[in-house]
Amino acid sequence: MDGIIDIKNIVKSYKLYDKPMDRFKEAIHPFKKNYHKEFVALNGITLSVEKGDAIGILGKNGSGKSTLLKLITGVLTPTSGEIEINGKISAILELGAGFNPEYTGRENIYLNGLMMGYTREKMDEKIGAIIDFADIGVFIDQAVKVYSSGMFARLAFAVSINVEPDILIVDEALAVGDARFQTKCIDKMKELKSKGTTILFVSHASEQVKRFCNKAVWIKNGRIEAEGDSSEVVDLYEDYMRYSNLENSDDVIELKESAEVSHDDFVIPSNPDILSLITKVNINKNKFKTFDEVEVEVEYEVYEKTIPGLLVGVALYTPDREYIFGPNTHLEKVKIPDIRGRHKVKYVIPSLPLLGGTYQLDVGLFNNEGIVCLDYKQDVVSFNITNKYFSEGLVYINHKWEILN
Ligand SMILES: Nc1ncnc2c1ncn2[C@@H]1O[C@H](COP(=O)(O)OP(=O)(O)OP(=O)(O)O)[C@@H](O)[C@H]1O
Repeated sequence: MDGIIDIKNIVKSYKLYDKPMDRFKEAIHPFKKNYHKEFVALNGITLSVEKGDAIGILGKNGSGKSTLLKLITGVLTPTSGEIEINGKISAILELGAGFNPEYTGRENIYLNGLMMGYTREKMDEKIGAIIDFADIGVFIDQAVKVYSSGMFARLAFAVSINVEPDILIVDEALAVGDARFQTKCIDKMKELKSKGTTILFVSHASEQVKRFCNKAVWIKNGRIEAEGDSSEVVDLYEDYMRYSNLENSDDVIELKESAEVSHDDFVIPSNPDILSLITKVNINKNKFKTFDEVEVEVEYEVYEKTIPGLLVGVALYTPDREYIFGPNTHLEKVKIPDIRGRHKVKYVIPSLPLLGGTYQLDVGLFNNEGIVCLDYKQDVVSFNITNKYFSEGLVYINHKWEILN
């Protein structure tokens, strides 16, 4: 183990009691009868954090993010597994945690400093900067029990980031601040990052994670679902969230690499209204990077002697059915085979300009310049794009910058 934080296979389970009395009954039972159910909040997390990393922790409500951070800070102990920390931690876990409600803001600053191992003299040196940063005016000498959540956040941030921690842990605290305070905190966090402080950062604003963190970990149902470059993990996570919102369930649309609707033999359908069918669609892979080559093979069958003006169209959509691009062979004056038999055409995007996300392709067979639809397959294949963070938006548009002054 050589990271600043090394976590090996930790499991954290909570005991759930139906009634408060059950906890007591269990404690005093002479034969140690169980009155609880186990709930596994974290189930085998292994993670190594290097010094200087800024790691975003992503996950739905209840996925286990706070539990993980509390284990790292030592507020909780794991049910099993090992955690090794090689540095001084400063954490903003829950607003108000670590503050004594009866003490004033100023007294709490000293209290926190002492808990971090600083002497009173050292805190005398730091307190001016902390009070300036918190910027809560006369409230600094009021008991913190009268603070608003915004004031708590200001004080907690001010203390945590001004005590030179090796590891700074921020659990959603930024969300309560206004834009100006958030900017100030991010600036300060950037400064700490540039000095080598390791930062663990939970935020529901995944764009914040993308921009601020170099790495990210996505926790799903107590396990690591994805980890790595922050931008790539955020793309995967956002896609998942988009789908789970769309479907209102935990089902994620499966990425489809190929769709086959064919039979081995060429058989003319008994229904004379069927003139032509799409029988197979294949995409070369289903995970891409921006500017990769995409190849889609479309196999189709023609049951008429000939279908004049037959065309194939391929349409690209976002998961919420935003239409991005839909070329067809007729518009591009490509003559495709239109006589009875089985045929195959290939659609190639030499350099895919989309930035990140999951996309779907529809394939259609038409005639009469696209007016009559002979067969249409919606969402016939899907693919996913993830990248290191290099731009924002949906597509990469060629551009340049010029300095004019
Ligand atoms: N003390 C506890 N006793 C029992 N269950 C708990 C306890 N603390 C947390 N849990 C459960 O463990 C799971 C993980 O909780 P945790 O707070 O770590 O999630 P989270 O990802 O931080 O969620 P959020 O985004 O809502 O803060 C949840 O289902 C929660 O109900």
